[in-house]
Amino acid sequence: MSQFDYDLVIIGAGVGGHGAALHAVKMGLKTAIVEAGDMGGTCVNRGCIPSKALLAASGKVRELADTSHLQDMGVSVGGVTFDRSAIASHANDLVSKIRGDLTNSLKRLKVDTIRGWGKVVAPQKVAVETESGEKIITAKDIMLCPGSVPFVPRGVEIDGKTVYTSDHAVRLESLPQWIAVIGSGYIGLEFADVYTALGSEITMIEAMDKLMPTFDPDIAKIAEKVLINSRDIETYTGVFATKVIPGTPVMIELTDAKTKEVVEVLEVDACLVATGRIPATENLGLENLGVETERGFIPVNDKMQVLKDGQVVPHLWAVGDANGKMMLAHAASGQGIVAVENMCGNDKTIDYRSIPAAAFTHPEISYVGLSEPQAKELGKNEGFEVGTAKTYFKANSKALAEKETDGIAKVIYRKDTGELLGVHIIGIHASDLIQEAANAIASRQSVHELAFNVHAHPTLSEVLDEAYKRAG
Ligand SMILES: Cc1cc2nc3c(=O)[nH]c(=O)nc-3n(C[C@H](O)[C@H](O)[C@H](O)COP(=O)(O)OP(=O)(O)OC[C@H]3O[C@@H](n4cnc5c(N)ncnc54)[C@H](O)[C@@H]3O)c2cc1C
Ligand SMILES: NC(=O)c1ccc[n+]([C@@H]2O[C@H](COP(=O)([O-])OP(=O)(O)OC[C@H]3O[C@@H](n4cnc5c(N)ncnc54)[C@H](O)[C@@H]3O)[C@@H](O)[C@H]2O)c1
Repeated sequence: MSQFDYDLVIIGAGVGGHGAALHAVKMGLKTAIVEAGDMGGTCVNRGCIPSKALLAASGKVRELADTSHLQDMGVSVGGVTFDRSAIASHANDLVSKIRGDLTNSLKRLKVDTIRGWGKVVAPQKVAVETESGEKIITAKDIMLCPGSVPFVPRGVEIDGKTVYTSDHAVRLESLPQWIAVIGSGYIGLEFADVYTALGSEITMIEAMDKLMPTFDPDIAKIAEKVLINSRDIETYTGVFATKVIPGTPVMIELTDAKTKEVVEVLEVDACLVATGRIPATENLGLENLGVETERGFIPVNDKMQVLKDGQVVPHLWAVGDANGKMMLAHAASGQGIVAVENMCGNDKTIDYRSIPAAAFTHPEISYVGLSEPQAKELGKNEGFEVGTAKTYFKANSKALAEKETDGIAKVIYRKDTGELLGVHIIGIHASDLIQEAANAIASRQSVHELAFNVHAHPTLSEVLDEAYKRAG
């Protein structure tokens, strides 16, 4: 008999906690998961899933409304209409289905689900505030997966109707004519794609000098042309939204990022605040173990062990958005698996370099590994030169057949060894195309070897094949 109630207790049933629970069961661990809100967390209820349903439906509208594109292929349609509330139902129904599937998968695997707020009260001890009172659970290991919530800058007032975050936007409860989107990151870009497809005009406000500041510069340049300039989107860069007041109209005060002077006041119908996310690490009981967060994030090493003053806190792990390493769903579940492996005595670390990311715009953007500036910085420190090769969707037979020729693939590699360091794609199906590059980076392959892999013809994957051959 174990001295503990469980081998593992997980706090938070988002994708991080869920991925960890499935792997823990596979490894033979008696597991419980604690959830205070919706099973499935952000990704399933307010993130990846509903946003991708909205992008899928609005993407169809965009495609069918582009009559000249269809006519170029000899196809004509008799006009396209859509029903906003039916599109919203499509997203809600998908959320319910996937939340149900996730909940059932835990039941099937005999993971105990405990509903309520979980807190670490002592080493290897968790207290859960349940509807029927406090429940104390002991476990050999505790994994913290509390996730994140939208960051709302000071001066921005959310009413959930005219000024809102992605938590409200995924429900598509209205479709105002003129929407300001604050932030040109993933959420800003994806929602601008949905809104413009459904006929809204957008004003995009970005604090940095350039739009999409985190993307590789070549990709950001094309994305700006294809996803922003060719659509009903006006942009402001280098300005902060310093005050946003809900109402009819919504008032937005813009302040120059350098001079700190108010430069303009906008009046719009609605405002989506997409200015990043912050960790949900308050009231988790971290102070009971002396763990200090860093800007709210839980410090961890690459085995996902929680750190206190740089030292490992025994039997305490943290995965997902709350550790701030890579705020993506698959990174969260990947980290969960790594943590479980380590608690079972297997020495595993996470390889962030090979984890891909994608924005599901039309066309899509994806990347894995380093951007060109990051690769050059690494090359400067480690003494190697960086090579790049680019190929164009307009030279790809499949893209030409589809008449979807906007986009490039860019490959970044070490000139001395040929090691693939990063791949960036903008173009049709970029989110699927990136996986072969992610696998290549995971095994640190060289463009010289990759150039010999045979790709099916005619496929979009030849965009990468061609890039490897140019580099190799
Ligand atoms: C609009 C949007 C679109 C996105 N699209 C994508 C995408 O396409 N692809 C992608 O990879 N990522 C996407 N993301 C990011 C993705 O949703 C997150 O990276 C992912 O959800 C993180 O998972 P997590 O398990 O760390 O946390 P979460 O999913 O946030 O789950 C944490 C869970 O813990 C619970 N919890 C917190 N504290 C406690 C406590 N003390 N006790 C009990 N329960 C607690 C919460 O209720 C929550 O259910 C998107 C995010 C947003 C907002
Ligand atoms: N497809 C996906 O994988 C996907 C989709 C959506 C969200 N996500 C995840 O969700 C997280 C949050 O996304 P996000 O788009 O909110 O954040 P983000 O960090 O990607 O982008 C936020 C942008 O807002 C700007 N900004 C911040 N404050 C501002 C202000 N006051 N005025 C003007 N601009 C301001 C920032 O400079 C930045 O460019 C990301 O970490 C992302 O990984 C992923």
